[in-house]
Amino acid sequence: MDIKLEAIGHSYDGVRVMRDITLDIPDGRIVCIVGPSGCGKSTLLRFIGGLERPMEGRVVQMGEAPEGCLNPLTYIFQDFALLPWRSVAGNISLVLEDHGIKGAKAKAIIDDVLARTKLSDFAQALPKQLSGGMKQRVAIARALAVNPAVMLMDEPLSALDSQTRELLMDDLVSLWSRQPFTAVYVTHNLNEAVRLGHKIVVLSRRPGQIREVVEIDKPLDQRQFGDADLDEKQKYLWQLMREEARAADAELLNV
Ligand SMILES: Nc1ncnc2c1ncn2[C@@H]1O[C@H](COP(=O)(O)OP(=O)(O)OP(=O)(O)O)[C@@H](O)[C@H]1O
Repeated sequence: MDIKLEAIGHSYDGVRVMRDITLDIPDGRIVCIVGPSGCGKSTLLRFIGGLERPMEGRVVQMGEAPEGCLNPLTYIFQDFALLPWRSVAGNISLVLEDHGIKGAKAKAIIDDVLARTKLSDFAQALPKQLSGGMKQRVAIARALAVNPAVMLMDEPLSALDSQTRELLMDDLVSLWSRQPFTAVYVTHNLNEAVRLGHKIVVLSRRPGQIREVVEIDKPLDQRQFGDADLDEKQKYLWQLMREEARAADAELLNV
């Protein structure tokens, strides 16, 4: 399923926070959204997920959700949002129970997503027994269990230390390479954007507008830590963002 954003604009309490956002999110691609604090990244994700409606423009879903899709637009949050009293498998089964899927069918789905996220040996562990990186892998497995058309990822790695972040990026790349998924991935981290994004959307400071869309053709599984061409892209993105970030920072201090 493709998603199209058509001329999205929004204000909160008379303050314009977003203006004229038009964007294609193609099936099977990861679209990263970067931009300074307060430019509207999370708000845009809520519009795409249908949690909130924009005042102007519209979000259009084009085409069918994949077969077996239980929840077309599925979120993955920074804080994992796992139930502490449920095991890894129990956290995943919860989203299936919501759709009346139990027994052998649920087990087959849980086994599959645990294998895809390399968590098969931890099915019975409780969240408190897991590292931050593993908790986020559980959250990713839970999202995959509903076979979403689009994963909406709001700073999914930002609560993790830098080594764990590297490992999770590798995991996301191998997950995508084996079975491409569609994602909108909000991040402050330009390194994540150049490692994971097919398309990187740079928003300006508030009111958020698209400043530039940077495409990266290099296949995800050929993007390595420290690649010179990715470093160049990252520098370019930072040049685009620097002035915006500085101005946004000053604005927030003056509030
Ligand atoms: N429910 C709300 N009511 C009023 N203002 C809001 C609401 N949600 C967001 N805003 C404002 O809209 C603007 C965009 O917020 P948003 O959280 O989407 O930005 P962001 O780019 O995700 O920020 P950050 O990078 O700091 O997470 C901000 O000025 C924020 O204060």
